[in-house]
Amino acid sequence: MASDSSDCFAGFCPEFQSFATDAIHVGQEPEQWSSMAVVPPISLSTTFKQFSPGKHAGYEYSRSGNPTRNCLEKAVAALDGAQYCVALASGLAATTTIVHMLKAGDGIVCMNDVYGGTNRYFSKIAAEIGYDVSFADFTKLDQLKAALKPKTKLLWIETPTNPTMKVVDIKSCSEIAHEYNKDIIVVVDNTFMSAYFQRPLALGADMCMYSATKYMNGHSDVVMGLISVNRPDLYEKLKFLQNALGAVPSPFDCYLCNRGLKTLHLRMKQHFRNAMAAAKFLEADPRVEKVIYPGLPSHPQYELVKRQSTGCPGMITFYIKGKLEHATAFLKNLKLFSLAESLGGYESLAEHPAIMTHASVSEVQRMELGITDTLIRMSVGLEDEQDIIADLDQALSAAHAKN
Ligand SMILES: Cc1ncc(COP(=O)(O)O)c(C=O)c1O
Ligand SMILES: N[C@@H](CC[Se]C[C@H](N)C(=O)O)C(=O)O
Repeated sequence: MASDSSDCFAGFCPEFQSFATDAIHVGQEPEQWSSMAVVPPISLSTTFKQFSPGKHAGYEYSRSGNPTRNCLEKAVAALDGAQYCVALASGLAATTTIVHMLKAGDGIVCMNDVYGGTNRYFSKIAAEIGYDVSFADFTKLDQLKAALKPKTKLLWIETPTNPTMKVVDIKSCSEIAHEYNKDIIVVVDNTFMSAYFQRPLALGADMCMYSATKYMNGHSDVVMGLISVNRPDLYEKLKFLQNALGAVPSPFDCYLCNRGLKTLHLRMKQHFRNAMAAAKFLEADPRVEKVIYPGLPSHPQYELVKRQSTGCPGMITFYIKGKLEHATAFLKNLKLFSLAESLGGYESLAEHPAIMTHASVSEVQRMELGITDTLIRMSVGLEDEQDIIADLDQALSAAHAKN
């Protein structure tokens, strides 16, 4: 029988006003098309006819601007409470586009626990080409203060973090950075929360970015990145780089992501309910060492997450009792959950961060962060709650069968 997860929203910030209406209507106006199409068409043309040289109807070349991409960017901007959005070819393309705003020698301070590919880009590429990259634990504001330097130009926050689900105080970090130097660009990777649960720009950040590959698209069939901003100067730079670097998404992917946004609010609510039920089940289970889920009162930043978010996503991390063989047996025995990288789709996924998504993080750093052999990360999907819990239960039994 389904547990009562109806109160999981109690104590969180209220839902953003008109979120669903904006997701469904902003940027989608039928009047923008001569056909009056209610659903934005997939505009595949790479080029657009001009009235006279340099005079055109708003589009010239599809890398520079595309009608389907434009619909998506407008909708995302509205959902982030932003003026502007740019869509890129992947989350990492969004990251590299942002870093191209800096000059060689500029400083980047990054939260120490971030997605493995972000860590890999900052430590193995950005640092190699001349940026001064450092990592700090932003859950300890003193560590953030100590990490700032006169050359710091970019602060990279991810919250909740991938995979250990640490929650960073966006408002305090933005204030500290901007008081130190108002020119520091504060970026929040909002991939885990999605626009439905968190608005970093309203909390003082300068940029809100996503791997839209995850919840924003929500159907595990698009790789994409998004960046929302309010400052016109930042938008102009990003728009320039979107065209000049050229890491743009295809019109078909823009169409799919735009469609995914229409149900973001419904999906996120159900992800929260299902994850809460799964987290409570795991926390009460003697075969589990520890559960890290920001929606549980046991999470170290539970009060903070309620203060800065409207809810929690389907991401749960837990330590299984035992050793690597127990974690492996659990993952191999899951039936409803697929053993796979990625997250945020309608289907439940589970993975082993140390071997899979965070293999590119050095072993020393992994140990410091708690990314051990028994750490398991789950993206709880939208299946029926009792089936999700039954699958976890049988996989835990299989993992501990010999003991
Ligand atoms: C939190 C987070 N940020 C950024 C990325 C990079 O996104 P993408 O795979 O779309 O390049 C990922 C996953 O890949 C992620 O989990
Ligand atoms: N093998 C990939 C890792 C992809 Se991880 C995808 C996603 N961000 C997640 O956390 O699951 C690589 O880039 O090396």
